[in-house]
Amino acid sequence: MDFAKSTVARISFEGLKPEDGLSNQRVEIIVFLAAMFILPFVLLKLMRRPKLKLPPSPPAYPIIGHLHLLGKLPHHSIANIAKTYGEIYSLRLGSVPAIVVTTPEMAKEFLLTHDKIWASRTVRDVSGYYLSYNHTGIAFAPFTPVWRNLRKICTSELFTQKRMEASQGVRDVEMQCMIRSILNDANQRRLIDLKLEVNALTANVVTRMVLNKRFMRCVDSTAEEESRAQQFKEIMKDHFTLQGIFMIGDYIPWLRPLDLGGKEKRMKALRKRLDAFLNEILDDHEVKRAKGPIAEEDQDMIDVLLNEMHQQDPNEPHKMDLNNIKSTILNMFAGGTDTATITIEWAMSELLRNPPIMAKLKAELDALIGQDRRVRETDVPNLPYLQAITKETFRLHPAGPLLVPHESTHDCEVAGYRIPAGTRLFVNIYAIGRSSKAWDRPLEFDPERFMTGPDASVDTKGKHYRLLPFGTGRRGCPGMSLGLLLVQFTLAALVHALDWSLPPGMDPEDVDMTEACGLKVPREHALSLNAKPRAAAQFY
Ligand code: HEM
Repeated sequence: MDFAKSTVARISFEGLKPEDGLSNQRVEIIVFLAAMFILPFVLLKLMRRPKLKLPPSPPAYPIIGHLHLLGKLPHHSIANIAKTYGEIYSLRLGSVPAIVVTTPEMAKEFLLTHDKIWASRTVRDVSGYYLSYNHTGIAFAPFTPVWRNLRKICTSELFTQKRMEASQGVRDVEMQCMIRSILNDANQRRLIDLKLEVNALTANVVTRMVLNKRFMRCVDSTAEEESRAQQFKEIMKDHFTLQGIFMIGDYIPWLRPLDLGGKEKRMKALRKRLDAFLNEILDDHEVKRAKGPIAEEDQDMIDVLLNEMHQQDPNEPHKMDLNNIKSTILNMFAGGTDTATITIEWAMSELLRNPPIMAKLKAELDALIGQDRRVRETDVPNLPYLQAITKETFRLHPAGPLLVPHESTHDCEVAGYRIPAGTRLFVNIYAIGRSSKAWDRPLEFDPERFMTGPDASVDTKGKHYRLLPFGTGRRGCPGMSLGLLLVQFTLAALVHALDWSLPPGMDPEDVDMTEACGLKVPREHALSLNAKPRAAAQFY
């Protein structure tokens, strides 16, 4: 080897005098000896370090792993498994590794201490591919710069206090529509299907905020508007059904080509209808944009997202595109309407099962508002018992009992275990809400707990790991303020304007509380009720 030409030689010899070379050599020898001394200690320490393992796990079957343990209501089944395997345990769902946590302390470890590692989502599920534009929308996108950008736009542009205040009129008008529609049925002595009514309200509020259109209860609409509304209702019904459906191919990928039950085929067909529908909406918005700048107060969420897309730096490597926008629109519909409707339905079920609580809420509303005007959104902060009822509903009936599953991007050490990258995380907020370690008399619906005593300071905003209906941290719900307001305002209006009762022959303890299955957990059976107008009903 020609030593003088080697890199090491160049570093050592170039520009140095002979005596510098000597002192350099001495330094190298000292470094070498020191390394020889230290290296064995480092190696020994590494070898002595306990090898971390996965959290405990129930016995698994080949191929399916623990899939058979999930049952019809996974949040119940995995809460039961926790009784044997503790607050953190691992599962293998087919080929998908998963971790389940069921205490506030563990929720904090994952969603606060190690939040960044667990802020991603899976990109393997078939429904996310077809129905969420290959996981490009805010709710199902993995933890990438594009998602971070979408999230930033959401918090700094879409869900600001200013925008919430500007859309107050929309919610007020829609609330009046809902109460009038209920009165219409009540006057004809028809039972009220609460879900139908509330769903029309929440869907109209969200679609008006997202794309400045209402699709439900279109009384004075043209034939074209009516047909679009009908199309929207059908598409969203299929979307909600198929998005939450269990797909065996998500867990055992070699079964995917068989498309058992033809679900993938249905998703493919729905994707086409969805795309055509969303393209029409986006085209309308582009035509409006082309006519000139739109005043800030007149911009809906799609206008804001299109502005952001058109104003991007062309050299930006992680640009937002039309798929990100379409997918995010769908996420807003799915995230915003169902969740609030489910919560309101559960709250009303509890109020009908507990007449003294209903009476106390009515008294609070009458004391603040009286019977000679309608409820306003701005009344909500002055109704502490209403807020306590909402918290108690979220505690016992979280709309998303396992949040939206997170996924890890790196290996993570938690509670003495080592969990590999690519693991799915289920935080069982349903089990936390019903845990006797976290709550006194956990199965009792008792809003008083949030009025006085140690739980009075607990809120739902993500700082109290005992109560996380909106999740928390990087992936926490960006629509929390809107969701909370929708639930509280609607409950207030329903109870203030109407007297509710169960159908003849049914007692409070007969109210069926069976849950339906899915990622979100609504009532299994419709809540059909009698309603009679109170004096304030005339103001709607
Ligand atoms: C009572 C009403 C609501 C409840 C209970 C609720 C609950 C949740 C939960 C549990 C998550 C998942 C958090 C996690 O993965 O850690 C979530 C995410 C999300 N929610 Fe909500 N939500 C509600 C209302 C809304 C509304 C009104 C909107 C918008 C119109 C909305 C939009 C979203 C979006 C876009 C995400 C995904 C965020 C992300 O992955 O970065 N939600 N919500």
